[in-house]
Amino acid sequence: MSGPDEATAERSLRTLTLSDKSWLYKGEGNANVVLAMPADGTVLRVMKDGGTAETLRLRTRYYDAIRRSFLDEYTDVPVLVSVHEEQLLEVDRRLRAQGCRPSDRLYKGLAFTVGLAAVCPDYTVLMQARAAITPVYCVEIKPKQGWLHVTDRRAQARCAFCAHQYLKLCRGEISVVSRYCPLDLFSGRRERVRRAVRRLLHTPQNNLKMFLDGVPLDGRDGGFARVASDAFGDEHRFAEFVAAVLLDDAAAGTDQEVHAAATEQDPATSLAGCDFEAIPMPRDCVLHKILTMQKMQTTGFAIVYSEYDRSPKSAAAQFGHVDRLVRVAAAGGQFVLDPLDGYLVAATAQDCSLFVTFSGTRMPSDTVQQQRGVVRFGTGWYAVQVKVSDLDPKPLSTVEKHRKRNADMLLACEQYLGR
Ligand SMILES: O=P(O)(O)O[C@@H]1[C@@H](OP(=O)(O)O)[C@H](OP(=O)(O)O)[C@H](O)[C@H](OP(=O)(O)O)[C@H]1OP(=O)(O)O
Ligand SMILES: Nc1ncnc2c1ncn2[C@@H]1O[C@H](COP(=O)(O)OP(=O)(O)OP(=O)(O)O)[C@@H](O)[C@H]1O
Repeated sequence: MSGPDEATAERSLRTLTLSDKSWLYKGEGNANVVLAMPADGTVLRVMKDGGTAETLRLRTRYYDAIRRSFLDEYTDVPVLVSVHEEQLLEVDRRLRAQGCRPSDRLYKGLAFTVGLAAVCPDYTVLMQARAAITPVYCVEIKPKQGWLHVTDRRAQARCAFCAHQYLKLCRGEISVVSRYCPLDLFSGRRERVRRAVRRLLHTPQNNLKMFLDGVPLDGRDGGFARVASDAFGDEHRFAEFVAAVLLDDAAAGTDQEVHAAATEQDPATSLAGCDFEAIPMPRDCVLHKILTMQKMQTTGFAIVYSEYDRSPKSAAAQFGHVDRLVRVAAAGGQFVLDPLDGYLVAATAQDCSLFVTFSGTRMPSDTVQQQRGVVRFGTGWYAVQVKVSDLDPKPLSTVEKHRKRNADMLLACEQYLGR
């Protein structure tokens, strides 16, 4: 619902004139195309076909509630700007002419008639750019679902991501199964987090991207292990560094740990399925915050689906959870959502991206050393930034989509694994 305050705010929106700026294609997903505006250190997130002004207003309210309730300084609420239709039409035309968009995404164009877009900081560069004394590397991870509700575990030995790999294989969407498992990334165990990062480097699919000084690198041919070596000497050190940052682990990077990481063997994937064991993570680390949001799902899928079955499915009901979340978030404190709302909030956290951006920096003075954002690793000092993006609300219809996807995943697992 857009109220009078929103309408007033929208009349006073800043108008962004893209023809005055130098912009570059940064990337895209299913719902948005993202342009970098390097001179401002920001990106412009433009909706694709199907997006409406109401979608963007909803997203902004939701984003704000998610930030307050779960992610704090790990994310920034995008700022709406007005962009003239002809300018977006011109961007669409130039992107197609440049041939930079992936061919399998071209069937959707920009929603140019909406005349609105969202500006956010460019997370692939350091916001405190003066700290950088070496090139700035960024690794973007789409971690996916890091746990499974205990009642859903009975149905399968694999987590949602690993089971989904077999469905993607069946459908020809991937040619090899990734050895990455989100349960490793969210396990709280440093060696499993390192392993998850290394496996992502080798089979990135759409779960890992890398950037150098804000420019996307190409990992289609052989993954990003070579880039990781360029950034950190070797991929093991790189994985140890990223794991330490994700776990907010100040004790990492000692000679002993770096040596342990460098000599560690990658065990074969277990045929028995995923490793569901996990230990608690530090409360302030980004992985703990994302997992807390994923755990807003408080029941197994069968209960979520039966609630869905009984609920109204009108257009107005699709995003009803957004304003309900906004209300509880405004009240502050801890809260539990009903099974459907909790599931939809969790679905957002299962589809977000996290960015670890870093560069070498000078040894800080004593006072600066206390600040977050500068870490010691091995013999070097690094300026580091961790951010989370793509926190859009999911419509109620996601439940039906997931019911179908889960059933197809089980069939695909049976076909490939015989169970
Ligand atoms: O269902 P999943 O797990 O495949 O996730 C979808 C993502 O696929 P992935 O498996 O990560 O390649 C999918 O990503 P891609 O388009 O494959 O890059 C979208 O993020 C989709 O969200 P939405 O429909 O645009 O809101 C995601 O759908 P939702 O589950 O978030 O609705
Ligand atoms: N704030 C940001 N800073 C830098 N790059 C960004 C930012 N936001 C998005 N990107 C880049 O643009 C890509 C697409 O953005 P985004 O994930 O928001 O699209 P989407 O259509 O919502 O994706 P999905 O298919 O997961 O729903 C990201 O993978 C990332 O590489």
